[in-house]
Amino acid sequence: MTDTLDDLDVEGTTVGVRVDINSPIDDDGSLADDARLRAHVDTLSELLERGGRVAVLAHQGRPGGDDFVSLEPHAERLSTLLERPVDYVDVTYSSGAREAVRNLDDGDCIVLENTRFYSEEYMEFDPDAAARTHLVEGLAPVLDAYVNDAFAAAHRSQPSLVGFPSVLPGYAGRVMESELDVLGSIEETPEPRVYVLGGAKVSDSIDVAWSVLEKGLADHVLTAGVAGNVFLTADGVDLGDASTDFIYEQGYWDEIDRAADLLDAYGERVALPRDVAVERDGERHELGVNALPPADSEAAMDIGSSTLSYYERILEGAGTVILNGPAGVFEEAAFENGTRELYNAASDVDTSIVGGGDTASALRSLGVEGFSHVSTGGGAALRMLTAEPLPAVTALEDGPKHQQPADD
Ligand SMILES: Nc1ncnc2c1ncn2[C@@H]1O[C@H](COP(=O)(O)OP(=O)(O)OP(=O)(O)O)[C@@H](O)[C@H]1O
Ligand SMILES: O=C(O)[C@H](O)COP(=O)(O)O
Repeated sequence: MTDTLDDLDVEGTTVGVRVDINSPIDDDGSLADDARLRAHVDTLSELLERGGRVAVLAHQGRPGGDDFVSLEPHAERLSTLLERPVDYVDVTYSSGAREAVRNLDDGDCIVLENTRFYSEEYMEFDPDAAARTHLVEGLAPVLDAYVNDAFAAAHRSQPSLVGFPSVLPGYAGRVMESELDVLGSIEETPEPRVYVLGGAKVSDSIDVAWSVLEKGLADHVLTAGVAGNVFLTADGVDLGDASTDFIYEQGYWDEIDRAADLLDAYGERVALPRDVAVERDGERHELGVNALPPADSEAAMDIGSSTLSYYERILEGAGTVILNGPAGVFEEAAFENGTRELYNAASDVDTSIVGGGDTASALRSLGVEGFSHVSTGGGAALRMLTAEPLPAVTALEDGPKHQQPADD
């Protein structure tokens, strides 16, 4: 178990708070969506109201990406959400950053610059090595405590996630605490347990499917999205050139063999789509798998209605459903039906848990509600849902193993 904010004597304490506010960015560099910032408001407000001195640490994007930008807009938005001034500091661990942290008063909040502007932060380290990085050696001397609220990044073993808790007392923030509560007890959720794996990250879906089937966590795995198309292909269905080329282009050809092996080993627990939707004459048109391949170059863009009825029957008997990834190209009106109806059916299951960035945005845009838990994490949630440890959580649990670096 990790300590939480309930265990931290906050007043007058200078706290480094790692959040995950990695967000979609518009062409002009502004925030396109602030859902992840909103998620951390409770943790930050609580720390500030209890008299903490808060230095926020976070990453945005990956080097080379269009969304690899400064955290200045994030600081501005946090200031609005927290209803108090939040200063942006354009450095992360240099003497200027230390100075800004030393100048904090009780109830003050600053946002330090994107941790990934420093190359160390997109490399993976074990906690001992992470404790010796420039980021941790530079900033830890002016912090009294470290709070990790960045559940969505907890599957990364990067210095801001595993280095600070190696040298400072570490605590889980409120987002981290609630994610760990729900996702950490997956083995105790009611059975039968159904995993719905859709979306486009086929390798991740197949990893999860193997893991939950091998461990006996899943009674059924329902496949949809690109993952469903890969499983159909592995089962010998010819989806036609468009879908097959797409699988090639995405580099998922090897996944067809892995999916076939999984069907050999656990086929009776893996459900495949019975029909798919394609675009014909500008409209949605459904084809049973026996009618495949489709004419011309029609791609399978969604699951069809007989798949939905089949999956809905399985979900009716479920005690727990865990979903990741949309069932089709929900961004196009003609192909949103599978995602909307499948997720609607899943929301009626007693315990319904959803993970994934695009999944959460699909649910918002389709107006589907009523889940027991919508996780802030994609990759991190998936890893927990297979009952695998997360490096950042392990580092918090292990506690400090090294001396706090000295202030200059
Ligand atoms: N049949 C399909 N053909 C092509 N793309 C599809 C199909 N079904 C779903 N998709 C696409 O999958 C994308 C989302 O997949 P993804 O695996 O990234 O989900 P996610 O919820 O964001 O998970 P994570 O947070 O782990 O990334 C959407 O953009 C959607 O259009
Ligand atoms: O968006 C995410 O999944 C997290 O912020 C982690 O980002 P990363 O995949 O770039 O490490």
